[in-house]
Amino acid sequence: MELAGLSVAEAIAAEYKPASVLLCIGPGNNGGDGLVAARHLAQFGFSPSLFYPRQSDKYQCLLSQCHAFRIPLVQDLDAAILKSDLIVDAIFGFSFKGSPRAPFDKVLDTLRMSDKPIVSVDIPSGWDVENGDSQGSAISPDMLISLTAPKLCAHSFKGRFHYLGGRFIPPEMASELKTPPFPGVANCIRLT
Ligand SMILES: NC(=O)C1=CN([C@@H]2O[C@H](COP(=O)(O)OP(=O)(O)OC[C@H]3O[C@@H](n4cnc5c(N)ncnc54)[C@H](OP(=O)(O)O)[C@@H]3O)[C@@H](O)[C@H]2O)[C@H](O)CC1
Repeated sequence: MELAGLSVAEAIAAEYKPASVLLCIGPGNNGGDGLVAARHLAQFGFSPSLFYPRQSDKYQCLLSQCHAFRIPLVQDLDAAILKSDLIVDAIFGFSFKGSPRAPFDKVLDTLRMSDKPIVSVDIPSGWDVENGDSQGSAISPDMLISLTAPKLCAHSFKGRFHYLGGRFIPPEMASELKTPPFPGVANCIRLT
């Protein structure tokens, strides 16, 4: 969780100038990654805020850390999107199944209609982990940060930046990787 969230923040900092960033947080571990990323983005000079409609007891500690960094929770998604330069989609990862249930059905519709760049954590929310956006109704992110390894659905990704983050690569293997020299970016590599 911590390394995944840090690598999300590093990938964002590598490609976007510090700005106001709205993190949409889901109810599972993908949302946990987003809460960690929010804290690191605040340390990297961004102005994060959280839209967290179905809070999980499991991540109260991560939310408390965000409170400690004075990262505000917002209730009105439309108004928050208008005020933000960038949106992080940390709603669903690889356990998303079926059609989005309330309140996430409306959340995903709102994100899809937004003209702000979207960064998706691990999997664009609403996509099937293997078949991608099979219903053609989900979001099209500008950046995808695959965690640990790209999932099959990454073949359908058409955005500008694809990063591999949350590297759980044993040190003895890391030296075999031909990673681009990213000064200061320790936990993620740019794939495209
Ligand atoms: N698991 C790992 O090894 C790691 C995962 N990481 C990150 O976590 C996600 C996968 O996390 P997981 O909690 O398994 O799943 P999600 O966060 O994707 O979503 C689970 C919650 O979403 C709800 N859900 C599922 N489908 C729907 C739907 N159609 N509509 C509404 N809500 C939905 C689900 O609710 P249930 O009631 O069905 O349980 C869950 O609440 C992975 O992608 C990574 O981002 C870590 O990074 C590291 C290790």
